[in-house]
Amino acid sequence: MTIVLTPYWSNGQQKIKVEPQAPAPPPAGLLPPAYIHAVHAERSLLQLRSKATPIEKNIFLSQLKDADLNTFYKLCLANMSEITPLIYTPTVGDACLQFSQNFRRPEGLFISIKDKGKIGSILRNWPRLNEARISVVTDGSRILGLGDLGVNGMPISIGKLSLYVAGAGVRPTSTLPICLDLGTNNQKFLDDPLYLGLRQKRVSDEEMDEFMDEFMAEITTAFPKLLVQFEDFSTDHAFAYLARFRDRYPVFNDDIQGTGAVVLSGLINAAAIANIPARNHRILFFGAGSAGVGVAMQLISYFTLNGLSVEEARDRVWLVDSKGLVYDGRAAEVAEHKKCVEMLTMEPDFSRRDYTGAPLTDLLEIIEYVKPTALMGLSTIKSAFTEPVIRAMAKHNVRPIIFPLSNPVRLSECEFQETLEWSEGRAIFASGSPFPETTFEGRRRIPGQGNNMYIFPGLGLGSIIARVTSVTDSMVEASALGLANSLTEEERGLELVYPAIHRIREISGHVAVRVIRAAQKAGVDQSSELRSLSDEELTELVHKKMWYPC
Ligand SMILES: O=C([O-])CC(=O)C(=O)O
Ligand SMILES: [Mg+2]
Repeated sequence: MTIVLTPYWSNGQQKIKVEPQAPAPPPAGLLPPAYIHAVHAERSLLQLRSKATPIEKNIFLSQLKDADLNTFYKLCLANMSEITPLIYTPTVGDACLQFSQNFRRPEGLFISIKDKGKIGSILRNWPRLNEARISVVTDGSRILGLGDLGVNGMPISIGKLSLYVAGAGVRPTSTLPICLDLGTNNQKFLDDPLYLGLRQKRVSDEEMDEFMDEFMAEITTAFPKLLVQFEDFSTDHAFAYLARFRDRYPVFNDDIQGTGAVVLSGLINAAAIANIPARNHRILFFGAGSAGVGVAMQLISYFTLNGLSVEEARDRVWLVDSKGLVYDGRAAEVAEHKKCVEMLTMEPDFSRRDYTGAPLTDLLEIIEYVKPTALMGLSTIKSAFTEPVIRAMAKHNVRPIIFPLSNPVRLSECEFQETLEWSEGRAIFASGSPFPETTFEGRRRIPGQGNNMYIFPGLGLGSIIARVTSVTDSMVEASALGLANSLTEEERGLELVYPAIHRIREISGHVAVRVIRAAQKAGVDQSSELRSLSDEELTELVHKKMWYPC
């Protein structure tokens, strides 16, 4: 049995014993005579499949990762499409909801508001101080579409980092999951005796700003080679902290930028299937939180690079928030998205100037008015794309683009099978969480998964290898274009908008190369020796750097 990274804790102190990467076999007699390590992954797979529910499988895999890291990642690499939904979306949502019941052992750092003033010393308790390269940091305030989960958000950081390893070959010892505990407004958790976080409401914005300033200054000092990925902060904080730190530190926000890039990539490929150039689409966003606004910004930026003026690009986008269509006539109240846009001091604002009537609140009515070619769901409102909504999309378009992107799967705006039925099989579909493929009228139909998991591993890997000082918009855009053009001919033939997940390493490598090139162009790279490499040489180097389980 291979045992690596087994932490032991004594007297409540942060003391960890870390075994070397390729551990020596145990002394003779401790393993049965016919034990063969190479076969053990198959045994583990059978054990995994014997578990009845996704959450039991998630717990089994989490324990396997702890007991036998190499076998865990071997299983992941060999069975990406089966295992990704168990260690990541959608099952990670349940792992978060149940974190305080299911907690078994430490796997990352918890830093609470009570640590303010000494955050640096807590960070330095991480045992692999010199090795950490990528940290996924959440404050648990908006986990997937599940709301404020406080410290129960930790599994999202752990799950994303498992994908960095499985999907991009980042070394397991280079990953650092962090959950910040700034309180929670989830009363159910505050009342739960097992809840593992501070029993207090979330702190004020002012206090949080001070905490975040200290946290970012300390983490980049303690780990000078670290890239920080912000994850699942509530919308206002997601935008505020991206704006506050992006020019000072190597940091990106996965929900704004990762989701923006993955949807841009999907739209480019969907537009090719629909045979309408991407910049000519009319895109309706249902949901104006960090993801909705992030995607809208990413698309506008892309359209402007493709010949449209900012005004023209803005004209392609309609936003719907909780109060309906966002338009100038609603100026009396500040539209939800506007706060986000202002925080990034980003033009344009998406408020429509051309609509002057009464507020439009009904989605069907809005579709009849806008006649969108693409409908994006980022609302976390389950089943918001009803049969009449999908039928209206199918009435106005030969190939309607319908992307219900909310996570986890039970919050999806619509399901794959029903979308095919209501659109007579014409919909081009991608969802945030996975749906199984199906056969519709005798034809194999494979849904896309428009999830940022196609972006962040490659964006992060490229950023780490290039040792960037910041993550620029051009790097994010390069990741989207890299993903978009990674489809094979066969995948295009099957009308896929995203590549098959089992090719994730190849795709992440490709994305990483594009990201490194963009970083070089922007002058934010510090690995200047990579500049003179040809694309082939750089691709080879990126793949050589990838970690593989032994
Ligand atoms: O985690 C995922 O599957 C995608 C994501 O970032 C989110 O929904 O917040
Ligand atoms: Mg997220």
